Amino acid sequence: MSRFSAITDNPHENRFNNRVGVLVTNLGSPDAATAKALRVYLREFLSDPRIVEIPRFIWMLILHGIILRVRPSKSAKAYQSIWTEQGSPLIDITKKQCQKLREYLAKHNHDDVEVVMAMRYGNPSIEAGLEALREQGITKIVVLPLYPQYSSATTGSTYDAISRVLTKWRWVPELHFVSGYHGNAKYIEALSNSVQEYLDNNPTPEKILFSYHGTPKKFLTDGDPYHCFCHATTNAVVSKLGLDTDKVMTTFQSRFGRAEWLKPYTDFTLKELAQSGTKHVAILSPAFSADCLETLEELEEENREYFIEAGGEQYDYIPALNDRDDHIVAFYDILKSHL
Ligand SMILES: C=CC1=C(C)c2cc3[nH]c(cc4nc(cc5[nH]c(cc1n2)c(C)c5CCC(=O)O)C(CCC(=O)O)=C4C)c(C)c3C=C
Ligand SMILES: [Fe+2]
Ligand SMILES: [Fe+2]
Repeated sequence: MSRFSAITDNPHENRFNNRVGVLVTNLGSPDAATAKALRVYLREFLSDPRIVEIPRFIWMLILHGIILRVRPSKSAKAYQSIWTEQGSPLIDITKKQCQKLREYLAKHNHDDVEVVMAMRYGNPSIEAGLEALREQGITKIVVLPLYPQYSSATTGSTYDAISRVLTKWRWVPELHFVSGYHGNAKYIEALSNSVQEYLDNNPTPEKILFSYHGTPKKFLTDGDPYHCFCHATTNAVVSKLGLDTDKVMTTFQSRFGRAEWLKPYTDFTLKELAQSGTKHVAILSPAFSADCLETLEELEEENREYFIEAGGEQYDYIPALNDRDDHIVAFYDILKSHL
């Protein structure tokens, strides 16, 4: 058997073509909202050296000795609260985004572009996604990780997974990799539209929180640009909508472990705001291109409770951009120079 894999039937005939394949990726979810499925998912996720950067040997002892014994059942309960008949919201929404992107491409003279979805952890895997494109004879691939703000932990890790698969291929495709799009005008427009629609239909909140998924603070001091890209995203929306900067805050959520993460923390901020008399907040989470556990459970349920218990009265979550039409337009705008 050859060390490198390839499609070997009719290699000189027109099985290979000039079509472009788009691999749309996101983080991924467990296969089911059960402790068993979560153990499998969290083992893959938390073994990624881009996610946890502490020395391997020590981390493997902690991961296998403690975390994978305790966390799966706790996380399974959280997933159960957001699971639907379609399964994981993140995966279901990504499927819808891909379908709408296909339709949009077809309407704009790109009906030959193949769009395939893949997840960094769990299923459908990056390997299966790349394989599906190769099977169709596609030799030019654009990878679009749906993380607007680049981070080593997310986009960087997706790149690792793609290259790991391609090291096993005989014919490495022409590869385009979207490293981030927080500065894309159409993305900022879609995000701004979502905020403006909220403002048009609700009493004006006293504060608007832009709450991004956090990372350990050390990622920032070691050179990860994510923190700056989050602030740049907030600033772009603030200036596009002419929002009062005193009413807007950028915060970070979803801490994991004991180390210091990016601050200010969303949950602490909400408690402090409520305790100091703020009654009405709106919150959005621009790092998530699709609603997922971190928005539907952590923001919609857990953080709402913190705010209300501390004396707040109205807590409005502005949904992720999901399959909004203007979000799909942004995807097209990001992709078009690669097609
Ligand atoms: C352990 C460290 C983690 C880092 C660093 C991290 C960065 C990071 N994650 C996202 C996006 C998502 N994370 C999601 C879930 C999730 N994240 C972590 C840990 C880290 N994330 C865990 C352990 C989990 C799983 C759930 C749990 O057990 O708490 C999700 C949701 C997935 C879903 O199925 O809905 C997303 C999306 C970003 C953008 C990011 C850094 C920039
Ligand atoms: Fe995460
Ligand atoms: Fe910064």
